[in-house]
Amino acid sequence: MPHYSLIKIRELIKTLNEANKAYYQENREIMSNYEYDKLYDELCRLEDETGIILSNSPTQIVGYEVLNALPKEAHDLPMLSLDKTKEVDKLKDWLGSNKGILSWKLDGLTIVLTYRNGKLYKAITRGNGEIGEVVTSNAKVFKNVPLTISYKEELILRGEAVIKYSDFEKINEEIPNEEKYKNPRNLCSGTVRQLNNEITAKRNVNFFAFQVIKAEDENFNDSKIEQLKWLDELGFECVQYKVVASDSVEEKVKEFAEEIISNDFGSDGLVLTFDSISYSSKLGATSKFPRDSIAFKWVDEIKETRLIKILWSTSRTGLINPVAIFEPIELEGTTVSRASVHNVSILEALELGEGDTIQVYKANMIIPQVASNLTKSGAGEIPKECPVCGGETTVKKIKDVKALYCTNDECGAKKLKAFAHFVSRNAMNIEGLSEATLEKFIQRGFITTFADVYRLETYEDAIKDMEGFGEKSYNNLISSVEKSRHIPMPNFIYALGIANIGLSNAKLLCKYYSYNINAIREASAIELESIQGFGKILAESINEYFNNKKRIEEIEDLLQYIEFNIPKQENKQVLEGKVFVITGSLTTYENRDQLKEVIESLGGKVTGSVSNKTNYLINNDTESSSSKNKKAISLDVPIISEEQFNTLISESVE
Ligand SMILES: NC(=O)c1ccc[n+]([C@@H]2O[C@H](COP(=O)([O-])OP(=O)(O)OC[C@H]3O[C@@H](n4cnc5c(N)ncnc54)[C@H](O)[C@@H]3O)[C@@H](O)[C@H]2O)c1
Ligand SMILES: [Zn+2]
Repeated sequence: MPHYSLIKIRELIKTLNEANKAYYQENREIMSNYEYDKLYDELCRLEDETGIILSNSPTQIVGYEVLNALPKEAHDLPMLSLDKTKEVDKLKDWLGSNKGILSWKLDGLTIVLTYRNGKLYKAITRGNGEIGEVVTSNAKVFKNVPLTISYKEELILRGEAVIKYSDFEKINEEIPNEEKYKNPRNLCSGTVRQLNNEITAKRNVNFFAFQVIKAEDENFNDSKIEQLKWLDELGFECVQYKVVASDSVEEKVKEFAEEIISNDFGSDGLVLTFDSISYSSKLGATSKFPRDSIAFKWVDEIKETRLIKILWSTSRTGLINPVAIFEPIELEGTTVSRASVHNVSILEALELGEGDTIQVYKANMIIPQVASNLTKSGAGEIPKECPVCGGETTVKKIKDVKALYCTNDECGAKKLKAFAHFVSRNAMNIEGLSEATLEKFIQRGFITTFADVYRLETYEDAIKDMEGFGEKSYNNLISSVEKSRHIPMPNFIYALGIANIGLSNAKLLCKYYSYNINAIREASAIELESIQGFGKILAESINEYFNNKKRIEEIEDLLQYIEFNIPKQENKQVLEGKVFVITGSLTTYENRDQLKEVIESLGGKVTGSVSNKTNYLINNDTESSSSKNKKAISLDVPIISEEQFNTLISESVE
């Protein structure tokens, strides 16, 4: 009969390998990192104690395959994991008398970039360390990756693709409920591995370089710090780092820990590496870790507290999320009293009930999470009624995840949130209608449909009598309501709050239908799906929205108040996304401003100096050796005359 420890080892391997598969292949997390690391440490301990190490143990190999539709490619140099410690003392010992570089361990997706002849040639994800996925077209639309650099030999570097916390919130809002991401890391991983890079482009992926792998003819004085500085000069953004020696490590770790609060990028710890390139390469690697670097993991400050209740919170889309409300505790310097439990499946797994003793920590030192439930009194009841409208709820199960929804179309939460969205800046842009005011207007019955916003004058006296409202604020409100009647169509479509339609999708939609609102309203799902960047879910959600009988009437009602500003030269936006720099004297245009106007009216942009974002430098003296010309030549930016510019636009307009 197998020894108890062996049974436990097998069990841990199975669980961890399942978690790995979800994490690396499917951008999903079936457990928190906290839990994963705890089980992993337990496996290490058991393997140590028994001397039994099974071949499929995740402590030995990265045990998952890369499995999706993206093309694969083997890495020239395997991408290993990092040895880890939670103790500053261990960092000190490890560094010894060497000079070190301490940087954020960014929590995103690692990417290897290769440049040839000064051009971004390919981008590959870390994948399973041996084989990665080719994501070159996605990397080209990262926010800050230079497409062209002045260095012409082969350059290979590694860095982390990450999405900001602040962008994460916004982007997740536009993603269908059943596909929402739990944290910026999942979102980034899902984003970088899109088959359609238009989606990637919209999601603000940042890339921070942390290691040069190949730049053979450069001499860096045997220093990785010099390598990072060199990358910086080439136009890369590097990970933020601090130079350390063993007697300053502790202080620098502290500084990072303080800075993390204001850091908009997730970081699951720090990385310490030797500065010396030659010493690092002499050390080599174990089968799993390089010997020149070590990760420092944040010791999650974890505290026990008592669960007061589960609060169910309904969102604009009708998704009802469980939030754990507990007795306030201090964590990493702030007071915390609530943590999202994400969905019904997680709530059930934690068996959370009122009065339970729970352990709470902050993931990556920022986001409060319930780590475990010590008393497990059993999951309380899932509400049958929406906490806001009392409407019937339903649990839907999609891809193994159960989530709760309000089924009532008239739900107040959906309504308040829908109105708040309707008046928001990128939507109808109506100032003076805060959520609090909207709530009062809804309660008093002043507004039940969007069109009612344009009939608020009916309630003039009642509104002026409301607390906090006077003659002046009333007049301001009415004039900004009036102003909002003239609006570009994409903002209007966005304002309607169709599930999954953000402003950028609304723009694509309007363009596709040449700003014909009726054509948009009548479009079939199949036709909508053929729009570049639109998927089935999006197409169906638009089609469903405009086919609801009650809504058809509401929109008719609303449209009588709206006048669209149709862009004049719509089908002539031939310079869309193109960036120009103008220099020297002009002949066919009166002055630079006039040329600038033409470029902008065709969707292009004019900037003052040549950079790797410039598409054309306009200079009638194409041969001159002005500094702008020189810069353009070094960056491979074409220099064109006014005449060539005119040909360019006349050809493309046809
Ligand atoms: N929740 C889950 O189900 C689950 C499953 C698997 C793994 N995980 C998490 O992932 C961790 C293991 O991940 P791993 O082995 O992929 O990576 P790791 O934690 O060993 O980190 C190594 C990687 O960090 C990256 N990195 C980021 N910033 C860096 C910098 N400044 N310098 C150098 N490298 C930098 C590099 O790509 C490097 O390969 C676990 O500890 C766990 O927290 C969670
Ligand atoms: Zn409801």
